[in-house]
Amino acid sequence: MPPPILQARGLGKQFRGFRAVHGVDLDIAADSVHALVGPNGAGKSTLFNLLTGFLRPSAGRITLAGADVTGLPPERVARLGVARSFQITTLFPQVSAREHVGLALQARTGLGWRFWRSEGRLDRFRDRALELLDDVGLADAAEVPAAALAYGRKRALELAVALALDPRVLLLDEPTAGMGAEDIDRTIALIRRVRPGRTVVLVEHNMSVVRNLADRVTVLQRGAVLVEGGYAEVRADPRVITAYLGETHADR
Ligand SMILES: Nc1ncnc2c1ncn2[C@@H]1O[C@H](COP(=O)(O)OP(=O)(O)OP(=O)(O)O)[C@@H](O)[C@H]1O
Repeated sequence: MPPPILQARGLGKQFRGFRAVHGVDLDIAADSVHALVGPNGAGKSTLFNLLTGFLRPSAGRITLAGADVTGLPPERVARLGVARSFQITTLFPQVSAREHVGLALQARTGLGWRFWRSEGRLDRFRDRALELLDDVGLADAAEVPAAALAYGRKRALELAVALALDPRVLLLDEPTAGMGAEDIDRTIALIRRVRPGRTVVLVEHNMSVVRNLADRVTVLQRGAVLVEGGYAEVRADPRVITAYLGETHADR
């Protein structure tokens, strides 16, 4: 077995004494698709934020390809090849879909995310940006400002931006949320297509997406790992069934 590309040991995060994530050991194998699932409030987003440097852990260690990255700021983690989809649309609401992708392509060249005086520069990335938008089903929305895109199309734009960064490890936070069946299928196909030579970690509520994509599934509950395994194994585990039923009852 090759060493995991991304590894967590004893990872924890407390918010004013509340243990949002605790004692998490995680091994993300290189070139795999690894899903993080669990009921609402299980700690999936917090774990994502820890893995990408957006939150500093209260305990534990994170290594990337064997190197300790614990506590590094997000831009350093990103430069080491870890990219995540994030709510870009809240950052640049008036910037078009094409410019968003162009900016990400530019960021990869080391020019950063500067977008003042950048129109000329962004032209260099025009063709590649349009290709990526076509990949995620946004060919017709290239010039539309991000704020004007419907929710599911914003998620598609986030995916195009993350792909433009061409990361070794791609973390996707609910990539299909708010999408219709056709766009979900397109997103599954796209993730399959981009995965060779890449590791994908996704938080996903849609179990059919998880079944279609994930080599490995980690189920979180109340901030800790409940079960880990292949999809079928995890799905049939009584502890997982109870965890989800518990949530359903609590929702009523
Ligand atoms: N910044 C914060 N301050 C205080 N508590 C927080 C903070 N962020 C998350 N939490 C709490 O930590 C717990 C885990 O939250 P998290 O968002 O990581 O769960 P999740 O599994 O991503 O949930 P969901 O599926 O609903 O997005 C929740 O109880 C949440 O209220």
